[in-house]
Amino acid sequence: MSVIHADNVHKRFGKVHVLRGIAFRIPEREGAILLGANGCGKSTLMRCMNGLARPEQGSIHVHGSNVANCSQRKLREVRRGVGMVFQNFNLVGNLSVFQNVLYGGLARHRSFFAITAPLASREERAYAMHCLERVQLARCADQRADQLSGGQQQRVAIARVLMQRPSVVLADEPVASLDPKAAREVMNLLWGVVREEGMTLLCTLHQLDFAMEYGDRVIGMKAGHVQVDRPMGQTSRDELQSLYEGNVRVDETPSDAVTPLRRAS
Ligand SMILES: Nc1ncnc2c1ncn2[C@@H]1O[C@H](COP(=O)(O)OP(=O)(O)OP(=O)(O)O)[C@@H](O)[C@H]1O
Repeated sequence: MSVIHADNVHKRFGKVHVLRGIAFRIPEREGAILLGANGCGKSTLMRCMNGLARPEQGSIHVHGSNVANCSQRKLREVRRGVGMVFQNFNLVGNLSVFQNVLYGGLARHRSFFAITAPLASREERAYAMHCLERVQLARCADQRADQLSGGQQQRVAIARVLMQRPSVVLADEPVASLDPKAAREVMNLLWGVVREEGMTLLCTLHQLDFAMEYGDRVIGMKAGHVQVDRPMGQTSRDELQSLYEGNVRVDETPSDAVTPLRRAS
């Protein structure tokens, strides 16, 4: 069953036609990598998938709900099941690591107080500590989040996703601002958590080595089109490298300049 299904998605910003008929499916529990050069439309696609931007045309079904045109109420419900990991971690820097993890439970509660450290239930607090132990940062629970290294902050962000208990995770360049050692630690942790919890993952990356090592599937974008969509084992480094060559940016490439998708069976 496809947990994520995008079909003929178009998005424009003014005269720039950013998403040009994007279509793909990601089955349950698959870890897919979204590749493509700067300016090809990856972040816009991720934003459309989380309902932060709305496409003018097409559909994006997440667990059967079309986030491209559903109500705000429905969108909130869908988002409860979608965890986000960002390049810049998106932690609240002046709050404790523990509080940041507790915030992951926000979607499950109507009241903000229910996930505020002094007021949260014993169960929520215990589960937040369990999530921190899972990313090996329980010892940092009381530290301010902005006192941690970048790699540690991303591990806190993964603990926050665990706290949320989503079935889908969207990770937008989760290791882009990390050094190679921290990047590998975060990749191992993210993939480990996703596999163990049976989550479905779509992760944008710029590192081909990581993509080929970790991904089950690759979705490769070029100038607003899906150009490659196949199991990682059926692609080659040359094919992935070609995503970064020639007309890649949507703001420099007419809509008809790139031939979309050589689709795998
Ligand atoms: N809110 C916006 N308003 C206007 N133009 C936008 C907006 N968001 C994105 N764009 C434009 O859409 C194009 C694609 O941007 P996007 O961020 O989706 O690319 P990307 O593939 O994620 O690039 P990068 O890897 O550099 O993050 C760019 O030309 C960008 O300027």
